[in-house]
Amino acid sequence: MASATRPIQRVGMFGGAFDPPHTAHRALAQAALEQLGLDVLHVMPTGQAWHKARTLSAARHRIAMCEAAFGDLPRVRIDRRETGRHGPSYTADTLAELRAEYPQATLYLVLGADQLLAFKSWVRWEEVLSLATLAVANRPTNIGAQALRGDAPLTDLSGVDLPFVPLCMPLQHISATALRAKLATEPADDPSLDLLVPDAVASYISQNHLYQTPT
Ligand SMILES: Nc1ncnc2c1ncn2[C@@H]1O[C@H](COP(=O)(O)OP(=O)(O)OP(=O)(O)O)[C@@H](O)[C@H]1O
Ligand SMILES: O=C(O)c1ccc[n+]([C@@H]2O[C@H](COP(=O)([O-])O)[C@@H](O)[C@H]2O)c1
Repeated sequence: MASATRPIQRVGMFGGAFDPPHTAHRALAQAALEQLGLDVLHVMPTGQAWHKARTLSAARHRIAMCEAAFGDLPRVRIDRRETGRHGPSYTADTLAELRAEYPQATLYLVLGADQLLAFKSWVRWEEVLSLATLAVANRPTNIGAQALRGDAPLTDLSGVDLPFVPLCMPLQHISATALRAKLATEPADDPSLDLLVPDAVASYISQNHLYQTPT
């Protein structure tokens, strides 16, 4: 007798530049899968990040590094749609597509605290809120180049007047910006990077000679 397949009820989207993906991204994906009870998590490398000043590394590298960073996690799909879309990547567009694909599911948008603080600068943020529940992990206040210092407190989310569900994970003193700066002076297989970048991502960076100049 054929067994009945449970319908997909809980769908997550986790977007990012992932330039490169690091261990905090992986911890956040795992926290979302477990704590939200997701049936599927779409990991979504950004196509054109209108809100970032720098040009991102080629999409093919960021997709390959996402496969390396998240590919072994159950129920994760590396979703290329934003990298194949013309023009800027707007989360509102992507969530509208996911809503059409999963008309009955609850959608969750997974993000870190820095992006929650910036949320009202997003294009059509009210539409984003109507499409998905925000699921937010805390992040230390020293993001960007300072992130590896490891002595910063939690981001204060007490004044945020947006609905969100918190995700619990240990504070992760990591940013891709700080990693790129480190990789410009140290090889990707340097032991000091062990806890910061998944091994398979470090190998990919080495083999493809990425991040050898500061960006
Ligand atoms: N250390 C961290 N703790 C919690 N969330 C994080 C952390 N690093 C990144 N995130 C979240 O992951 C998502 C994707 O982040 P992104 O790819 O921009 O990484 P980043 O480290 O912030 O990169 P960059 O330094 O290049 O801006 C965002 O929602 C961001 O808030
Ligand atoms: O849609 C927007 O206007 C928008 C503005 C800022 C960020 N985002 C999305 O938020 C996710 C995390 O952004 P970032 O900058 O931390 O990589 C990623 O999927 C971005 O496309 C989306």
